[in-house]
Amino acid sequence: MDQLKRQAAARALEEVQDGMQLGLGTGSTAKHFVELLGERVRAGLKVIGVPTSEVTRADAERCGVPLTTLDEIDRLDLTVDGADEIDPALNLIKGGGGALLREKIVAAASDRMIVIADDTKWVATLGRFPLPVEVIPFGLGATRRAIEKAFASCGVSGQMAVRKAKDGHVFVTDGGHWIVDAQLGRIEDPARLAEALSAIPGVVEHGLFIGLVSSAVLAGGDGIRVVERRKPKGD
Ligand SMILES: O=C[C@H](O)[C@H](O)[C@H](O)COP(=O)(O)O
Repeated sequence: MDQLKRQAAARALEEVQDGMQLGLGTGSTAKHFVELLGERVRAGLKVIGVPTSEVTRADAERCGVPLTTLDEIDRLDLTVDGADEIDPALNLIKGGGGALLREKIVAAASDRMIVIADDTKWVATLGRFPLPVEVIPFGLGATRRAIEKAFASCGVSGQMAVRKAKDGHVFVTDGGHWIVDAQLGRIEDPARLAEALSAIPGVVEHGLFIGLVSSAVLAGGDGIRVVERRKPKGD
């Protein structure tokens, strides 16, 4: 599986050109991309990256990839990131690693986003992977009830749990927030659900990435498949 992730990362690296400003994703697949990018940088490629998490920042620094922030620059040419699920419209569930907020800010600031994955991430309908919803700890009870209502209004329901870290304590995101994971099974209308969740005051962000991806690079036993989004981003 790790080999497939690296193959997808290597294919995405072919899209990187000298002088590009890049969004650097988070997770085990994106980590391969950062490592391979580092090899190219050490061989003379000139790029600059914006990391989507503190973990990716550390990886990029270790690999020698020069970094900047979205305060220093306005736009990114390309973001390369992994995903937990990808549907045929190239909508995603992300946030299994807890980096969804910075990932979405970076993706939204990018002219193009390539999602890289092994082909087990490809699904007909999003929702089997628990949907991460990043929340403010204050008033969590009220926020949870509002989330349940939003789910009901979109015809979905399922158990919710505050994410725990490996040490058993509540998982805290890079932004200092908590994550509620919702086991929804099937999300028939992810765009509608995304809108409903975004309207809740205690929700900082959610893991549904709608209309942000330009193309998906999927690595499987039969090789690499590149799926382009039908309409270019922004149209
Ligand atoms: O928060 C984490 C990110 O959204 C990851 O991109 C996602 O969880 C996929 O990670 P991996 O490549 O490790 O499966």
